[in-house]
Amino acid sequence: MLPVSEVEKIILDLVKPFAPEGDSEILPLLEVNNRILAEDITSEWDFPHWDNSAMDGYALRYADIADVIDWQNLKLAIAPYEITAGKAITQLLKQGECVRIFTGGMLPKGADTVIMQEDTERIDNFLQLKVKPTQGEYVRHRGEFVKAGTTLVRAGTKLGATEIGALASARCQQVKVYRQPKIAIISTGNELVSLDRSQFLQDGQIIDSNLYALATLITQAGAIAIPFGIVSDDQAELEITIKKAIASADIIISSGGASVGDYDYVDAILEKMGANIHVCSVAIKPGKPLTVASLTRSLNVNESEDVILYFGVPGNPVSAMMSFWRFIRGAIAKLNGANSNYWHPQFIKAITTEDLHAQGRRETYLWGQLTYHKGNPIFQPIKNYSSGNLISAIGTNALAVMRVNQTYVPVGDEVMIMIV
Ligand SMILES: Nc1nc2c(c(=O)[nH]1)N[C@H]1C(S)=C(S)[C@@H](COP(=O)(O)OP(=O)(O)OC[C@H]3O[C@@H](n4cnc5c(N)ncnc54)[C@H](O)[C@@H]3O)O[C@H]1N2
Ligand code: MOO
Ligand SMILES: [Mg+2]
Repeated sequence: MLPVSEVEKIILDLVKPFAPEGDSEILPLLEVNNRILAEDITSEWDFPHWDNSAMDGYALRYADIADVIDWQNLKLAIAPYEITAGKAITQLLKQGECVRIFTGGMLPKGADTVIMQEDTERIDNFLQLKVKPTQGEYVRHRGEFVKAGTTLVRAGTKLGATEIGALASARCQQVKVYRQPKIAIISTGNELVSLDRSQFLQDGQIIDSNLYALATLITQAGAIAIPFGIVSDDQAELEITIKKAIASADIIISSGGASVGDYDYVDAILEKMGANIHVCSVAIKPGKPLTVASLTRSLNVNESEDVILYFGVPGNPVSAMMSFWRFIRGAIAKLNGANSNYWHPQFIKAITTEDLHAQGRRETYLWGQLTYHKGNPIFQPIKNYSSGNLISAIGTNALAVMRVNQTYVPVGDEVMIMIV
């Protein structure tokens, strides 16, 4: 049993990220949500494009008021034009003058400061100030957000609403993103049947729920899940299915058959197939029987070889999800070209609402819900843990982490939480 941190490192070291050339595609902006950018995007323009107002108010020349002691009684002449957003401005703001301006309006030459209208009083065509502005106030200066020629979004960034909006503002119609990794799912076990209702559920049979849970996690991780069906506990059948999966997938996940039972064949088959087995079990609860192996796929064209990562996760449904949350999600992120911010789970500290217990032999993850009370993170664990009980994990959004040898955390104490 290897420690969790060591297994995470072994896995990440095995992952060779996609190449920006070859493993990428160019897609229109509305199709890149959740994808990883495969190129640096450089801004062609200064942002903002020109000095503009951040408020509805009046643009003025700070020099006109800078040294005026009796500024409250100063009357600035309001220019006979106004500046709405979108209007190109050629006028020069004259000395002693101010101009009506609206949020987003271009600052005229000569103006350097904006006062918001609530801080002014307009008397006919003159403006009196109720508050003395500071120089440059409420002006968004040209190039203040980003200068032309600098990087706007870096390769390796996961694209979401902010990034896609920013790319749109820079007039990017399409961008190069990494292709989505293809993840094969194999469900092993004589007891498994599909969702198909055409057959009666016989005694001893259970539905292959891992396929659905894993496929959902894979999709959430930005990859494509490819189901390779249910394989009975038969060595030859498993070998054939793994060979098929190698031909089309970047990563293979099988569930079940990862432990030490007489019909737990995964390790044996992988060895027979010449795989390198890097991990057989992890000091984690749930999720102890985890096989991590690498297989090779020959590329005949140039005789180079692709390495396919194989994860044999436990059959117990919560254990299978645990392996994904703790190890596989990060591996997919690295493979997919995402920067290292995405390779590890996110942890925060929270106060537990119940006593937490663990045996202390393995790093133990207790599932439950993270909420906030008056802005403080609170962790509410479930009552009884069984890695076979997926129902108990409904609503889970976080897991409390009990380190090896940590057996008790009392209610009200702080505990490390992994967000899922
Ligand atoms: N003597 C030992 N026995 C076990 C050990 C051990 O160290 N020594 N480890 C236990 C732990 S921990 C786990 S976790 C399980 C993992 O077992 P396997 O990976 O070999 O999985 P199976 O035996 O095939 O199945 C376990 C359990 O999960 C159900 N299952 C399997 N596949 C699915 C699926 N696709 N959808 C839903 N449920 C599934 C299966 O019916 C079993 O109930 O081993 C312990 N044993
Ligand atoms: O590790 Mo198993 O996953 O405890 O149930
Ligand atoms: Mg077993």
